[in-house]
Formats: sequence, structure tokens, C-alpha cells
Amino acid sequence: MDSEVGPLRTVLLHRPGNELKRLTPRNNDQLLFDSIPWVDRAQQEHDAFAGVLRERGVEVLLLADLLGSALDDPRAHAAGVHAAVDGKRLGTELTDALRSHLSGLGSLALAEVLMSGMTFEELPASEGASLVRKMNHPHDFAVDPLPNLLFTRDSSAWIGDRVAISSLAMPARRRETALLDIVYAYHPLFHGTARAYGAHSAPVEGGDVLLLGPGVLAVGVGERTTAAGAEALARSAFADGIAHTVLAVPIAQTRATMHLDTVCTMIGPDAVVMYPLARDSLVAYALSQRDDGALQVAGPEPFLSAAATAMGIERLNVIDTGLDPVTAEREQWDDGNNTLAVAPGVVIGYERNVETNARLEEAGIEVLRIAGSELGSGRGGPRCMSCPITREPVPY
Ligand SMILES: NC(=O)NCCC[C@H](N)C(=O)O
Repeated sequence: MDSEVGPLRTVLLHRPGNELKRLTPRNNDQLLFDSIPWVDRAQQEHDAFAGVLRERGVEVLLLADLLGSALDDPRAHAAGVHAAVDGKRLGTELTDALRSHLSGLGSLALAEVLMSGMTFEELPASEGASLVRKMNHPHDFAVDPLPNLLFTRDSSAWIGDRVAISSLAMPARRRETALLDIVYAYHPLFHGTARAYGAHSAPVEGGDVLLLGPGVLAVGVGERTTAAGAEALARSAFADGIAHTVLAVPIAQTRATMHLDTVCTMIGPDAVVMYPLARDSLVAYALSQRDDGALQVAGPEPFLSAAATAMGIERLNVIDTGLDPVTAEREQWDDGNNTLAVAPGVVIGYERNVETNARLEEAGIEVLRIAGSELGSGRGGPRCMSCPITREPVPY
């Protein structure tokens, strides 16, 4: 897969499940949600999102199904138990008890614990005394839930025919890496798939990685992806021959712009929709490889011109949403710029971003609207909630 916009064929989603029921007003900030979602409604909204994709001929894979099947492999099962048990947090007594309990679970039950976690109250009884059990509240987590699994964009990303499993920056999301690692290593669908980048390298999240065109990546560097992460991704992409230029793009380190795809997504082979404030301020450092294999860093220069040069096109067009600053800021916060292209010029967007969607349509883009009142409480739109696995090439 070498674009953001070629006709989408296969995508990985996660239908939000019981992990969302773990969110409370006491933990939602730490778990990276801005409010407490109504879970049934979030699931309905997600089903409708998957429905729109299927209507457009896209094969939708669901993470929970893949994880459940992958865990049928005893090696995956052992890796799952290992990923769930944090010995330093639990102490010897509970570590042993939890490990033997999880080892005896079937694949689906283990997948459920891996996704939605486990409280101290839910832990199996153990023989000896545990200070840890006594000193924790019964509703505290012995295994943390992963409510952000919904945002499959960030935990893995396909570049060419390789998959990059992310090294996630925020503690609340770090364990997602282990789950994706199990799926890609052990699910029969992915046998033989080569990896790009290392899941245990410096932080890189998929929401920061845009495939601008064949061989050209843009990587946001901000709250989540570090400069070291962008550099490591570039080195690995050059070594694997899947990119010739990587543009490292500094973005403000704030929640509103946590990933590059919160301010800019592609809607056509040479067009992006972009938050107006970012349009003239974004810059890029261009990374490439010299003939002797050494890394070369140029810039910074304005992002739009650096992108056009790297892509070998005259200009990267920006659909001008022409919004006043307040509306633009409101709709950026609600993921108006976070569209998912299902084909060149056809994107999925949240219905609530009325003004952005209207401007996109005026520019000739077809917008497939979905509801996101509950899904959006984790701050992520259609692009964040999808990990494309295969797209047809774009005729450039
Ligand atoms: N690519 C994206 O912007 N993903 C959205 C991730 C939202 C999630 N609550 C997070 O803070 O990581």
C-alpha cells in the first residue's frame, strides 16, 4: 500500500467493547478520553461506520476477532499472558495467581482480559497473603483496560507491503503494542508479513504517519512521535526500500494536535484537507539517504513545498475550508480534518463538522457522513479509527 487515497480494499477496525465501560470521571483523563462515552451508542455508531465501509466494498477486519483467533496458537497464548501480567505492580503472590488463572483461560476469555483489563476484585483468589491486594481498592486495575484500542490507526500502520507496529508514547496505550504484535505474528492471515520499524524503538504512532505518495512519508513529530522515532522510522524505511523521502513535520505538543492526522489528511492523490492555522505554519525537515547509506537531513522549509518536491508534483493542493477561526478551531477539535479516504475524492467524515464537510463538497469531494457523538469522546475521527491494510494503487 503506497497511498492514503487509492481505493480501499481491507481495513482493520476495533468495535469498542467492555474496555469503554471501565472509564469513570476519576480515570478518563489518564485513559485519554475527554468524557465518559455511552457505550451502547458508541457501538451503534461504530457499526454504522463499518457499514459505510462495507457498502463501499471494503473488507472490514475486527481486532477482537483476529486477536481471539491468534490466541489459539499456544505461543500467542503464552505471549498474551506475559503481556497482561505486570509482576512489578502485582507482587509475587498475585503474579503467580494471575498467571496461572490466565493460562487456563480459553482464547476468547483471554482476549477479553487483554482488551478490557481486570480489577483487583476480579482477580482469582490466591493462597498466601498479598499486601498489594489489601492496599489497593477493589476497583483499581490489576490489568489496565485499553479503551483506545478503538483508534487502530495509531497502534499499527502499513507502509508498502510491510506493517509497522507502533511504539506508543502514552502509558495508557503502551500495552496495545503487545496485542498487535500477537495478531500480526500469529494470525494465519498475516503469515509471512514483513515488519517495518521495531515495536520497541523510539515512539512513533500511526496517526503521525501519512503516505503522501509512493516512496514519500510525512511523519508528525509532537506529543506522540519523537524526533528519534521519526529518524528511526526513516532509517528503517530506507533500509527496506519502501521510502526515498521522509518529511519530519513538527506539530504543536497539545491534545488538540496530538497527531499529524488531526490537522491534515489526504483526500486525493495531490490534495489534502488542512486546518487553516496549520496551512502556512507547518514546516518539514526532509530526510533521505545518500549513496553511501548515510542519512541526509535538509530544511526546514514550508511543508507544502517540501511535500510537492518529494512527491514530484507541481503543487500539493489544500482544500480551502475557508472557515472563520472559531468554527475552524471547533471543527478541528471534533476531527473535521481527520477524514478517511475510501477512494480518490471520496472520504468518510463526522456529520457534526457541518461547515468543513460543506466546503469539501463545494470542492467536489464526496463526503460520507457518520455519527460520532460518542466515538469522538476519545478525540479521534474516521482516520484515527481505521488501519488500512490494502488499497489499490492510484493511477498517478
Ligand atoms: N490518530 C489519532 O489522532 N488518534 C486519536 C487517538 C485518541 C486517543 N484518545 C489518544 O489520546 O491517543
